[in-house]
Amino acid sequence: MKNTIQFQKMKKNSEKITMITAYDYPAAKLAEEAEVDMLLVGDSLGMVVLGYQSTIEVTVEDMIHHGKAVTRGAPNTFTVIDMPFMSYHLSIEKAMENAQQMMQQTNAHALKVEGASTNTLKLIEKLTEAGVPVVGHLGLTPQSVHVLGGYRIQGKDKETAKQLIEDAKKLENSGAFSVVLECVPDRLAKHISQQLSIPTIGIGAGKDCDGQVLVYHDILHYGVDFQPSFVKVYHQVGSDIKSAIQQYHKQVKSGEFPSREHTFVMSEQLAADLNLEE
Ligand SMILES: Nc1nc(=O)c2c([nH]1)NC[C@@H]1CN(c3ccc(C(=O)N[C@@H](CCC(=O)O)C(=O)O)cc3)CN21
Ligand SMILES: CC(C)C(=O)C(=O)O
Ligand SMILES: [Mg+2]
Repeated sequence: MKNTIQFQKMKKNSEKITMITAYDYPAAKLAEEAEVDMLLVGDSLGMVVLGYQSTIEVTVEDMIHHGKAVTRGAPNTFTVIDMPFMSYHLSIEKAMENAQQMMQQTNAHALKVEGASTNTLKLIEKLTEAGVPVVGHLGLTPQSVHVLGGYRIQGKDKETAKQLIEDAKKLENSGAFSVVLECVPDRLAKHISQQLSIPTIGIGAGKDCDGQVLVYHDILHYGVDFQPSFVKVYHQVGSDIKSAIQQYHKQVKSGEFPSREHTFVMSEQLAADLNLEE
């Protein structure tokens, strides 16, 4: 399994870091077999697998439930888990307790938090000091969707771009071992990546980040309602799944399924002993 020091080395050696989200056992297993560098149990799970309207509905319990399944499926892959909406904003004590629960119950290797507020920076310091690796997350931070006014590209003007550069440095200085940059212009992400010694992981942030992350169900077009423009679909599994289910449905209706090969056929002897009709 790779670790935080190796991720740092990968950046130094210009070796790209690959990350994909996973929310359950089979997805984690397949991602591990595909040899991705890092898994993310993203709070996007609320939207992608639980059908919530946004990530705001996601709870610590939801994250733990799915996090456990992921680490069971990928025991040998470095796994990051998102701290959900407001689970790290009530107080530093409550945040640390939630962090402890998420680490101890899921066996994840690192936590991810959104933003760079004073309190979040303090939390990152305390977690790092406690031996918990932390990933930051800047740009489009979905837990603040109602402040941002939608899922929009961030850092499009001078002020917000400068703020993003500053925030990224603050995250690094607070001890974060990596930063996710979501939905920011390519040149801004490139500049931040060059300024930081910790690796940046981009999503909709261009090719010059030190790594890339995408949502599992997005690259597979698996039951997703919308598709951000930065997503590349590598295989359309959604339509494959649908047609398989349609065939099953039709074959049951028509009597084609189950055929003899999918049936426990009774021996002639027992049928005779029981006087069963043909
Ligand atoms: N399936 C899925 N994939 C994701 O990447 C994702 C989620 N869900 N849920 C949580 C957040 C929300 N995310 C989103 C959602 C929408 C856009 C989007 O539609 N963006 C526009 C940009 C619009 C603009 O120009 O400002 C796009 O065209 O990509 C981006 C990120 C990323 N995360
Ligand atoms: C999109 C990634 C970065 C994320 O935070 C999530 O999946 O929740
Ligand atoms: Mg997230």
